[in-house]
Amino acid sequence: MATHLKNLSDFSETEVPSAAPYKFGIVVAEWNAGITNALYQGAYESLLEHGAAEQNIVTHQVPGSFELTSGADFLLKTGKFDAIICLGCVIQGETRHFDFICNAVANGLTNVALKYSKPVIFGVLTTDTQQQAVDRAGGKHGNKGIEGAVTAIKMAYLAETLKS
Ligand SMILES: Nc1c(NC[C@H](O)[C@H](O)[C@H](O)CO)[nH]c(=O)[nH]c1=O
Ligand SMILES: CC(=O)[C@@H](O)COP(=O)(O)O
Repeated sequence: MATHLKNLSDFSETEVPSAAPYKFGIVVAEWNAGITNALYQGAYESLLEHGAAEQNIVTHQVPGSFELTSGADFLLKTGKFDAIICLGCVIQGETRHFDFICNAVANGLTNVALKYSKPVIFGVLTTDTQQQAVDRAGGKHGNKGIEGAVTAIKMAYLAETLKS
């Protein structure tokens, strides 16, 4: 369903497991910081609301969305995390740079997730305009940071149930 037809933050609370057992890494891109900070607040607060302990949420910033892949890899290499949430905002400019970043990040995060067999959540807005990003970072279409946190919890729970 297209985002404009669905609030990103709509989900059934009864279907979200407790986040209490898990340790989360959050990697946040500094580019478009007004947007990414709003995504981060949504993700952080949602993890706490679902039972995560503050000491089990570790946050690091990277310069841009392209570096989210390296940030996720650095955190997972420690072996200390059950899921990584990557937050960024890529807004179309005048050139094809947008396309290269978006494709690199999507493919890079997928590869890191498979490399470590750990959930790596793609919480990256890829928009044509600033307004579209605002609408998805706590605006009329919800907050993709909340979506990322809920996804991380669900995937950490799935991984745990399949491991045992
Ligand atoms: N234009 C945006 C960027 N560009 C920077 C890249 O992500 C990267 O940091 C640079 O190419 C050096 O490797 N990053 C965003 O997150 N959002 C943008 O709109
Ligand atoms: C997505 C980008 O890197 C972009 O904001 C850079 O702008 P431009 O394509 O005009 O150089």
